[in-house]
Amino acid sequence: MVNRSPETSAFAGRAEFDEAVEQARGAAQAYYDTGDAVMTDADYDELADRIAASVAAHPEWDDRGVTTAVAAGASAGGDVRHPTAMLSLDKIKTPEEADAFVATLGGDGCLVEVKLDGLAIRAEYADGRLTLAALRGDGATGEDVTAQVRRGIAGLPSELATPWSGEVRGEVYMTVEDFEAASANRVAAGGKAFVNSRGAVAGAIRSIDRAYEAPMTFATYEITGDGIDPAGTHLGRMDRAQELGFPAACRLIPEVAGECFTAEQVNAAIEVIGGRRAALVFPIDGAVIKANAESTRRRLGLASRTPYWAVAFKYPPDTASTVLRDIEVRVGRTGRISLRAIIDPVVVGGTTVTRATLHNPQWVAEQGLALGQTVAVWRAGDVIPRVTSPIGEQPHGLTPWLAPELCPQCGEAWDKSSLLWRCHTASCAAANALAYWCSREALDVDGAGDSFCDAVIEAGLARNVADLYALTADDIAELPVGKTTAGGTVMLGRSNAERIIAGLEASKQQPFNRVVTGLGIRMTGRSVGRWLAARFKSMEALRAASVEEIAEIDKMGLIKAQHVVDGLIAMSDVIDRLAGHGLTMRVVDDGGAKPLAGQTYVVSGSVPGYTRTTVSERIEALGGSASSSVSAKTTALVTSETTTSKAKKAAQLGIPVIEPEEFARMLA
Ligand SMILES: NC(=O)c1ccc[n+]([C@@H]2O[C@H](COP(=O)([O-])OP(=O)(O)OC[C@H]3O[C@@H](n4cnc5c(N)ncnc54)[C@H](O)[C@@H]3O)[C@@H](O)[C@H]2O)c1
Ligand SMILES: [Zn+2]
Repeated sequence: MVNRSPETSAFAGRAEFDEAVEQARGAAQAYYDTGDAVMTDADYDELADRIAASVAAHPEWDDRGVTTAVAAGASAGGDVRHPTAMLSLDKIKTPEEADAFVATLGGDGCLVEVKLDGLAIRAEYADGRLTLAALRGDGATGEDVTAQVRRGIAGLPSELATPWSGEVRGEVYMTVEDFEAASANRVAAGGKAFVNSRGAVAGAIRSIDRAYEAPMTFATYEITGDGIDPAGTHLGRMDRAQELGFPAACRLIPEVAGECFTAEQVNAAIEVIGGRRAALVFPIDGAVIKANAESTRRRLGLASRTPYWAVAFKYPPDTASTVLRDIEVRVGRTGRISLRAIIDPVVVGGTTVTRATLHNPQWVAEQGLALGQTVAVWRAGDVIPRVTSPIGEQPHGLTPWLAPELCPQCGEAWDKSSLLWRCHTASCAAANALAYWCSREALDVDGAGDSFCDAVIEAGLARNVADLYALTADDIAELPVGKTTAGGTVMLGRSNAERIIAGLEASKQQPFNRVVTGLGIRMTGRSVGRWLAARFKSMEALRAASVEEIAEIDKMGLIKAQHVVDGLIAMSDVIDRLAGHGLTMRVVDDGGAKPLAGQTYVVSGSVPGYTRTTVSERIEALGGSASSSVSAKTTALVTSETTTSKAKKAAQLGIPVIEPEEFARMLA
């Protein structure tokens, strides 16, 4: 890691310089090729500055393009040659440097735009159809990403409304929403969560046969072609771009969309963008100051790596690197797990930070975070600091951190059905109990997600699951269920409200075992719910059962049985009211045939058309039993695996194995 020094100092010796060049090229390769962070941008910029200072002092030293080429160190650009080079931008950090840049314009007008943090792309259109899209690459040639762009990028359509021919250049990036969706989709497809939005764009736009949807957005900053005056102004060209349907980067923040003529105006615009930065829904890493008139641009000209007519103002870094020392696990008000990183003190976003949040246990595991590892900490505006990624390779000998299997507050196992694990015991939280009741494994109430359950408790509209059934759409339509990035309130809305009320109504048809499961009694889950329903057949009989009678159920035992009895007593009022609302309180025998009577199946993995719960329910409805472990009593194991311990045990015991597809046909 680079040591911070107050001034940019040249390297003393050639060996040290060569090593720095190697380090910078290696970091750039990771940054451009895969979007990985080997160091923070601020550390990279400082290293590059020191390399530049060294070359200035020793012109004979070779920096292998670090200060003179676009993306030096990254893999070869690709096979699309750009008609004119796609350049980088010189960086400035202070108002004085902005003054100096404005002075070079000699009174000509300029614009201050957001510097979007994504990937530079150019796209060619012929008669309104996208014919080619390519990344910046090394500036001269770039990678062909036409097919990936055709999968859909907001603002960069495959087909325009008019038969225009020409070329647009700009940035492809992910909004906060794009990023969260892309990351979740990638995890759902069995991949890793993305670390940051620029890395996500790099990963998504380059992968040729991506198995997950990755929404992306485009904004332009250059356009040439039909009806575009190459000798005109930037603002004039952007007007035309917008008419064609391409959003213009210079208009993303309307307050700064006008032309500036003085250094005061430019610095004021830089401040406006800086102030809005934390609340923007798109990622930026600076502001670009650029000449408006083509005549000014031609007069100032281009250097090999950057134009002279534009510069990038970099805001003070909102990301710093530090060492992760510990991770604290807590349970929030709603029963959700929350992770807090204890880090070595580091200055970020203007304050010293010693604690930061972490996404969730799965993310920590995916990133392989270990105590003692260097991590990036991000802090913007008043947002709580957050650990956003590991930095560099994990030092040798560290063991990745794993979240505890049990809730530290009550000792129960987590409900891991969503990314933010929950503790669903009544003692841990009421909102939790509602969310568990509404979850897919229990009553499966359509539309009633975590944010709804939290909000309904917060608003005092419900204290327990029975209260849900007294709600009307009017009661809940205006519930605040979230915040916009700008701090506004998101309401549930009429159609969502109606969907939830309908979902609650439909849940009255769910079988009795789901009701038992949904009560969320300690140490019970979907299996116990099914066992109790199968054994006692009605809530009346279940409530009358003794601890010993319940304990007789195979695998229940006295401790679980005691929890069941205690739980039913504690919830007796809620249960009575649920019965009053019409929830199913007894096993309804459909009178159908029982072809699986006397048979026991172990299902491992997924059966097409069923969840783990519904497949067990179906087996039982046909008279069979569903078990989780293979024994001599097992009729057959349902799996497509051959190497799992269950498969091996079945082979040893000579128990037949059925393919999931075939089993689905048997159940139908
Ligand atoms: N962390 C690392 O290891 C690492 C490694 C290499 C580079 N970097 C970072 O990358 C930077 C250098 O990258 P670069 O040379 O690709 O330049 P850059 O990305 O900083 O700036 C040039 C780019 O800005 C983009 N841009 C966004 N909005 C724009 C607008 N409104 N108008 C014009 N252009 C706009 C364009 O795509 C253009 O290619 C460094 O400052 C450093 O922070 C980091
Ligand atoms: Zn708990």
